[in-house]
Amino acid sequence: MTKSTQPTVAFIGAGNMARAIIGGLLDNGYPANLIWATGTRAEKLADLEARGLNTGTNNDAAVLAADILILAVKPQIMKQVCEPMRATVQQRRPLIVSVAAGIGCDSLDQWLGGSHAVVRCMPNTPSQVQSGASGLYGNERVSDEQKAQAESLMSHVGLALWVEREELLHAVTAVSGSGPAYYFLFMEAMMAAGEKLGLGADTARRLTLQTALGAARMASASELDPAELRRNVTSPKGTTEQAILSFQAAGLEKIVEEAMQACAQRSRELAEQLRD
Ligand SMILES: NC(=O)C1=CN([C@@H]2O[C@H](COP(=O)(O)OP(=O)(O)OC[C@H]3O[C@@H](n4cnc5c(N)ncnc54)[C@H](OP(=O)(O)O)[C@@H]3O)[C@@H](O)[C@H]2O)C=CC1
Ligand SMILES: O=C(O)[C@@H]1CCC=N1
Repeated sequence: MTKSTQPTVAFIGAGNMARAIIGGLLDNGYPANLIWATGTRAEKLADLEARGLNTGTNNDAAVLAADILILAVKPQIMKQVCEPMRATVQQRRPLIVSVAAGIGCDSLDQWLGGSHAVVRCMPNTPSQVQSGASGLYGNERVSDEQKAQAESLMSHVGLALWVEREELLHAVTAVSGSGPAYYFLFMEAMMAAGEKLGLGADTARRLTLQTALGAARMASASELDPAELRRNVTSPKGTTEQAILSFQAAGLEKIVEEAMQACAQRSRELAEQLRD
């Protein structure tokens, strides 16, 4: 994308997720002056202002500058944030991109006055280091050009894949939206167990993180399935086998499946509770 064709992007809400995407965009060379970010308190936006972004507490001003409007507030307040922006959104008609869990295109469209091109994006926080994974779904008003715009934007911060049905965003949330937290939890547990086995905290931490990075890089680069890569680590009657048997005896696969089902279910509940 050349500079002249890069869209102005306005983030309504500059919390964890917006900041992760903004950080990834800036580090990838996206011009700061083409990014707007709003929040409820100007002082919380000072660091973004210092990096050259346009910041403020006036959502309407951001909307009026936006080619792409990214809605990045909590699902529970999305309606009360959207409705006051209705007139300016109708006037400017940017491409709407919501990163909120659960809330459907129809609700967003209605809250913003109707007949909008709406993309729902389920990103994740590793966008901060350009290693994000986003699932995208667009309503019937999203043109091919707008699809390309949304995909290009999210590709600046990682992988961006479209899903065919909106319902599938619940599954994307369970896999990649919330997924980083599962890996962080696993890292926490490995670091704690490493310490219990006698390693110093720093050594346990560094070995754990490098192992996670190495395994992810290797699985991404390899033509072999993770199952095959696992078998390659697991010597018969060796050490790994004992760990894997212990995980399996504790029902790891079922634990993971139940956790992800619970995550997807919560996403469906949010969609139901917050509809209109
Ligand atoms: N965190 C994650 O890993 C992921 C989050 N998401 C989605 O991203 C969205 C945001 O989540 P997250 O970033 O974690 O939440 P945060 O609470 O960190 O960020 C939300 C931000 O919204 C701002 N805000 C509140 N009211 C307004 C308003 N009226 N106008 C402008 N900004 C406002 C808040 O600003 P202030 O502090 O000034 O009130 C806050 O910084 C959610 O919908 C979530 O479902 C999606 C994928 C992953
Ligand atoms: O926990 C949440 O609700 C958000 C959505 C996906 C990740 N974090």
